[in-house]
Amino acid sequence: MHTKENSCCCSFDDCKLTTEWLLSMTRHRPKIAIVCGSGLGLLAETASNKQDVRYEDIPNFPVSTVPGHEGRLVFGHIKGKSCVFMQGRFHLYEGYSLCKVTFPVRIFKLMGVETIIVTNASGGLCQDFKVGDIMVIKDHINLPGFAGQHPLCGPNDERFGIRFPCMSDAYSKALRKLALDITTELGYSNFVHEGVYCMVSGPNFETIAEARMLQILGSDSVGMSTVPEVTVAKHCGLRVLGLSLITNKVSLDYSREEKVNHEEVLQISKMRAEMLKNVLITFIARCHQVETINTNYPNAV
Ligand SMILES: O=P(O)(O)O[C@H]1O[C@H](CO)[C@@H](O)[C@H]1O
Ligand SMILES: Nc1nc2[nH]cnc2c(=O)[nH]1
Repeated sequence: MHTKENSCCCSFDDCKLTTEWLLSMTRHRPKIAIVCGSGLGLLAETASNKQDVRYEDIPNFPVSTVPGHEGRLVFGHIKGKSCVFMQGRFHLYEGYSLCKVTFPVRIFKLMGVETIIVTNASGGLCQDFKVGDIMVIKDHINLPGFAGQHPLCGPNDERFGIRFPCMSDAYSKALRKLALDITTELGYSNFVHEGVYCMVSGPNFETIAEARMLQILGSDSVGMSTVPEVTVAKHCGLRVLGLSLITNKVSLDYSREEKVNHEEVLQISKMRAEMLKNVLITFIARCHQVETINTNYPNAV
């Protein structure tokens, strides 16, 4: 966390420098950013006119340290729309501050992105969910935020957004409806749900008592990412869609023998990425048709 004394590690000037560097490296001017969750990097495969930039070459950018997160930006076109994919995201448990974790979101904003699609792998807590299902994120619980681990803690820079952003509509209702309509059109409705995603810091998976608590709190799935990115995106006036792939069922019962592990998460992500990709392609082609109101937008950059 950054405080007044220990000022932000990613200032507006840092963001500007990185943005200008990227704009000088590519002719792409993306309007849509896609954050690829664990094992979901292949969502970028369908893009045409691709250009990759490795995180380690980008000034001020963190680097990916988690298997299943390739560590590059991929610029390209999907159905004629200019997009940027984050093939690999950053997590709190990697040792990055939430300011660093969410740094790319502000870069996208400054580059001219208007809509961000965040994807992730998560564990299903809702008993109706099956492994391989897609959850359109309706809302989230920012559990680390309750304990002061929050990307917007510290001095607020009004050039990004307001001090007290509204989060009750973090996930655009109109974009959620479009995503759900598309899944129905594609014949996927039997394995698509809407639900509440809960972020924990990780890196361990949940104990059974913790999982039961999260379920009682109203969480339908749990993961270790997404919420900081969405919070910062909403703060700076981006439109947000969140798609979560249920890669495992979280144990809520002491008699269950299955033990979750990251390899299984990656395996299921890769198996179901094709389905998620089909949803994404159609969504990208059509999301400009949907108007949304971001309540924090008036003061955004
Ligand atoms: O949220 P993404 O990046 O998809 O990754 C999820 O998968 C990892 C655990 O297997 C954790 O990092 C969890 O957050
Ligand atoms: N915390 C958490 N993160 C996940 N990412 C994928 N599956 C899980 C899970 O069961 N728990």
